[in-house]
Amino acid sequence: MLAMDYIDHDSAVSPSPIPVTILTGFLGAGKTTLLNRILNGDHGLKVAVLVNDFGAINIDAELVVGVESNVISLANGCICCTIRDDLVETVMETIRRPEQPEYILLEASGVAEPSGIAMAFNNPGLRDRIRLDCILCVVDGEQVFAAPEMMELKIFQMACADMIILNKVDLVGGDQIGKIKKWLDSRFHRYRLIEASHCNVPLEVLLSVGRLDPTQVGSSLHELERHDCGDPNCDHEHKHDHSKAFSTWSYETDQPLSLEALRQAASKLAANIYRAKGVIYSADAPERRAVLQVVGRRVDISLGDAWGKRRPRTQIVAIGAHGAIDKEALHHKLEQCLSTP
Ligand SMILES: Nc1nc2c(ncn2[C@@H]2O[C@H](COP(=O)(O)OP(=O)(O)OP(=O)(O)O)[C@@H](O)[C@H]2O)c(=O)[nH]1
Repeated sequence: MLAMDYIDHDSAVSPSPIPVTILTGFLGAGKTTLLNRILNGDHGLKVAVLVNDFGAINIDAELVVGVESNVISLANGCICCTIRDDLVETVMETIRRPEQPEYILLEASGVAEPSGIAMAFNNPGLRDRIRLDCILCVVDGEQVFAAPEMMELKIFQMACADMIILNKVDLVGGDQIGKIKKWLDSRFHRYRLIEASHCNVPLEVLLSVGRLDPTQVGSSLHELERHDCGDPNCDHEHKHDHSKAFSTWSYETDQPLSLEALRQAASKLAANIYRAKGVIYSADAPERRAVLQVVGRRVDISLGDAWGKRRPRTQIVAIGAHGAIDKEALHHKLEQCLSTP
């Protein structure tokens, strides 16, 4: 599913290729946080935003704030593999619009490989119309070494990046930051890194960072691809179908939930559920949207804006290792969070 939002700024049709920035990074690293920071920043650009979520419900589209929403839905899937053609088509539609954007921001799902996305932009119909400006990879300073079975994907995301944003430094000490930098030094010959909390990075640093050639992304991965990633089904060009590597599960209800019961349930999720997030209709504050965020073992529930004209409704997605989500057990767990009058 892709979502598109526009910031209302003066429109000016530009004949030059439109710069595209790709936000990548593993599940829960802080991509939507960064997206919101850019969107609400003072840059005066007319920005089109494409959001790809991996689950059946696009929670990220719900969590993009402060801009008028104009949502375009695409098939549920991962833009670097299963719905790459849909991505190309959506970008084409976007740049053909009379209100042409001056900048395109693409938030990839946390399981996507940016090289696959960059290759999509090498499409003959797009090559002259857009310019891949930079790939920003958000890394969760607290969770980077968690889920070691996902390390290959995390490394690929970092390897493609023009800049790494080492995020959530507020949650870790200097020792962990030093350990991460040492680990990066041992893997990458050259990389640009900026430390941040809540992706608080100056806009001038984020926009127009570089000027990437999509064809170069593949070659920058050449060294990495020579290493065996350990996946027996891997063709070593990393053209996985991510729907075969990850499972998603979603839950929806119109009945209000108890936030405390939800917090308890979320804190006991199985270790192979890497990420869960959702908007919650709660009995505690029925007039406002609550937002559930689970990254690894960290659970956060916060109250958001009023439902307004939207129908109060809980929508939750979870993403985990392929075949490892016990869907019935999860459903049962959440049903137990329903508030009883
Ligand atoms: N403490 C702390 N929390 C953060 C920071 N950055 C983001 N978060 C929180 O981490 C959670 C996940 O952030 P998101 O921005 O949704 O992460 P994401 O990468 O978009 O997640 P997916 O799209 O699901 O892959 C949210 O609860 C954020 O508020 C940070 O620097 N410090």
